Amino acid sequence: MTFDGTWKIERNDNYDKFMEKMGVNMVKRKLAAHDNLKIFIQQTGDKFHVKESSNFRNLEIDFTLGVTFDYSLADGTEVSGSWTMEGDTLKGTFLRKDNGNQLTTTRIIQGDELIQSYSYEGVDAKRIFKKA
Ligand SMILES: CCCCCCCCCCCCCC(=O)O
Repeated sequence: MTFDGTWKIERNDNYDKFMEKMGVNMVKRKLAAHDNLKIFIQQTGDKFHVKESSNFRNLEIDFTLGVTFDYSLADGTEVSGSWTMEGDTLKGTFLRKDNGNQLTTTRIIQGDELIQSYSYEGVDAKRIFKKA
């Protein structure tokens, strides 16, 4: 389906400021800016299988649209939330387990790019991927 395939990080927009707002320290932010993130996405109906690989870790996760699941960010921050599909946009709403703050994220396809947007406490960022 639309999001299916392997997506390799191409560039970031305001990601450092976003991570800073998330409380990620400078050393980790510098490493995360060049994490070589690759995301493999396979959608079957309302179910998604996602494989994530980066300089930090490799993991696989399954989720169903509208169903809450737990997820650990690469810096160890634990969140809980779900993805929904609105039109052609995947919308994620997650709550941090440590402070209850909300992190929202979207995925859209624009041309040959997958654009993942993030928003946390008023700071927005984007990570832009191209097909690997
Ligand atoms: C400090 C780093 C912030 C990165 C924010 C990532 C937000 C991801 C939200 C949940 C992703 C669930 C799994 C997935 O679909 O890939």
